[in-house]
Amino acid sequence: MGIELWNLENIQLGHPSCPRLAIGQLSIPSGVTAVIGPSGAGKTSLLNLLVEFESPERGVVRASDSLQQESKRRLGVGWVPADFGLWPLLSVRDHLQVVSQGSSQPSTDREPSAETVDELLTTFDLSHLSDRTPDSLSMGERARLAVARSLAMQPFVHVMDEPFTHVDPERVDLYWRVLRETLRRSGCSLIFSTHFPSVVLREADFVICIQDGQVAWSGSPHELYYRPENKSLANLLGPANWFGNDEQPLWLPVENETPCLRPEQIVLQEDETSPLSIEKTWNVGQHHQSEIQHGETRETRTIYHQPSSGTFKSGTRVRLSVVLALFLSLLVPLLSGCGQSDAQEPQLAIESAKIYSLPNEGPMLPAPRGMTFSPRGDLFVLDDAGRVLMFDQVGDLVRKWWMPEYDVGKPEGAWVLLDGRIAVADTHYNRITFFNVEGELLGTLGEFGRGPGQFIYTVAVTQTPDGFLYVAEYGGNDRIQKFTHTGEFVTEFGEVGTENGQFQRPSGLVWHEGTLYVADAINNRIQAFDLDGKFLRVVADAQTAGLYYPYDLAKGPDGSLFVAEYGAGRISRISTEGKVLGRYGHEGRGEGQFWTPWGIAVNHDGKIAVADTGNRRVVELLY
Ligand SMILES: Nc1ncnc2c1ncn2[C@@H]1O[C@H](COP(=O)(O)OP(=O)(O)OP(=O)(O)O)[C@@H](O)[C@H]1O
Repeated sequence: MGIELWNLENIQLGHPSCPRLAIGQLSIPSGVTAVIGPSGAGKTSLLNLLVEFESPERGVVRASDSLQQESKRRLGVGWVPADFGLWPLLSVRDHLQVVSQGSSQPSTDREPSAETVDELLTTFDLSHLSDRTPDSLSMGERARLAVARSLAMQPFVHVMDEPFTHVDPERVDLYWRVLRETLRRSGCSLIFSTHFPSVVLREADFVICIQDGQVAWSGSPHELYYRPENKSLANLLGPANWFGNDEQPLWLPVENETPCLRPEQIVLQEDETSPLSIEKTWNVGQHHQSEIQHGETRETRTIYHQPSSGTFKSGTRVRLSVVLALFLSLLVPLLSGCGQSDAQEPQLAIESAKIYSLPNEGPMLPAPRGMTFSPRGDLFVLDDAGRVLMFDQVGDLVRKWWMPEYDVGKPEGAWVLLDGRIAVADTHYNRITFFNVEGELLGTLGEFGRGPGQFIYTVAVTQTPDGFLYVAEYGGNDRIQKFTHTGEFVTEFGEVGTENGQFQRPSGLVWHEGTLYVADAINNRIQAFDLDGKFLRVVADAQTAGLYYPYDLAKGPDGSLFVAEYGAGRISRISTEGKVLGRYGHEGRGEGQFWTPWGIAVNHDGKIAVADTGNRRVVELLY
C-alpha cells in the first residue's frame, strides 16, 4: 500500500439528523483508488470533500504531509467533477492550453511532451473539435475533455467522478489505457468513482465501498472480489453466487469455506444422479447464467458459472463443481503469511526490466496470458483477444494470428515442439491446436469429454526430449494425459483433489532430467512425477515455500523452476528440491510489481518473460 493521501475522521456531511455522509475513520492511500457503491450512496459527496468542493458539518478531512508538500510545488489535486466543470467560453484547445501553461510543476518532472496539448487532443479523439466550445460537444466528448484537462494539469492526485461516463464502450478501454500509462509514468495517484466492476478490478489497487452514506468496506479489490463480507458487498464487483451455510449442502458438492463463489469458480457438469436440473441457460458474455431447480425442495435459483462447452437442454441433470474451493479455504489460515515477501528471503538479482503492452486489438488493449520461448529464443504470447503473437529475439513483433475459434474463451498455455510446431492449449475448445511458425493451422488433438484423448479445459502442454506430449487440464477432470508425438494416447494420471498426485488446476508443466513438474495452482504447490505419471513428491507448497496460487512454471537454464504466483503478484525461483532461491516483485501496478501474473517463460540464456495479466503488459527481466 502506498503513502497516505487523506485521512478522514468523524465526518458528517449534511443535516445532523440525517447526514448524507457519515464516516468514522477513513485513510486513502496513494496509487489508484476506486470508490464504488449504489446510486445515491454518497460517492460524489466523498469526492467533493476531498477536493474541498464541500465542507463537512462535523469532522476533519486531513490532507497528508506529502500531499501538502507536493501542493506547494505544483497543483495538488486535479478535479474531474460529475458535470465535467468545463468553461463555457473556452474552446476545447484552450481548456488544455490554459492549464498546461498554469501548471507549476518543475520542467524536469514533466513528461517529455507526452501531455502536450496536441497529443492529448489526438489521444482523446478531440482534434477535430479543438475550436468548439463545450456547449456544442456531446456528453462523451465533454467527458473526454474533462479527463484530458486533468492530465494536462499534471497534479499530484487526480480526483475523477465517474470518468469517461457517456463514452462509447469500445473506446473506453483505450482511454483507460492512456490514463493508466500516464499515471505509471508520472507516479501520480488517482481516486475515482465508478459503477463498473471490471474497471475496479482492472485499474484499482484499493477500493472504498460506500453504502447508505457510510464506508461499508475498504481494502484490496482482490479481497473484495473473493472474500466479500456480505452479499451486497459481493454484488458491487459483479455477479456472485452467494451460498449461506444452510444452502451449501443443497447446492454444492462439498462445503465451501466462504459463501461467495464467482462465475469463474463454478463449472456445471452433467450428472444424472444429481438432484439439480437446468431450467434455462443464457450466454451473458464472459460467463453463463442458468436457472437451476432443486428436485427435492423445488426451489429455483440463478447460478452464474463458467461457459459450458456443450449446451445444456432444459431438464438436464447437473452438478456444480467448485473450481476454487480449496484456494479459498487455504487462504484463511495462510493470509497472514502466504504470499507475503519475507525480508529474509533471497531476492532475484534482476539486472534490467523491460515492460511493454501487446498491440491493440481495435480499441481493446489485450492482456497476455500464456507464453513460451522457442528453443532459439522467439517468444510466443497468447492473449485474451484470442491471438497468438510471435516476438523475435530482440522483442519485435514478427507475426500475429488468431485462434480458429475464441468466442467461448481464450487459450492459456503454449509450447514449441521439437519439430517446430507451436502447440496451444486451446482451453475452452477442449483440445490442443497446432500451428506452424507462419500461423497456419496444422491440426488439433482431442475433443470434449472425460475419456482418453478427451479434455475439459486444456491449460498446459509440454514435450519431453523423447517426443512425448503431456497435456494438463482442469474443470473437474483435473489430470495429465501423455501422448506420443503423433497424438496417440499413452497414459493418464491424477484426478481432482487435494491428496498427493491429485490436482486442482494443474496449469503449469515443465520437465527436467526425467521428472515432470506440475504447478498445482489451487492446491498452492508444485508436484513432481516420473515420466510415466508416478507421483514422486511435493516439491514446494504454501507452508514450505509460501507459494500462493502458482499459475505457471518455466525451467531456467540451470534446471531451476521459475514460478508465476498469480495470488502473490510475484515470480519465484525454486530449486527442484523445493528451496526458494530468489523472489521478485509483489502485488501492484508499478514497476517491479505484478497483478495476477498468469504465465511465465524463461529462455536458454536466462531471459524471463512474465504475462503480467492484470496490468495488461509483458515484463521481460534479465537476471
Ligand atoms: N447538495 C445536496 N444537498 C442535499 N442532498 C444531496 C446533495 N447532493 C447529493 N445529495 C443526496 O446525497 C445522497 C448522496 O449523493 P451522491 O451524489 O454523493 O451519491 P452517489 O453515490 O455519487 O450517486 P450516483 O452514483 O447516482 O452518482 C443522495 O441521496 C443525494 O440525493
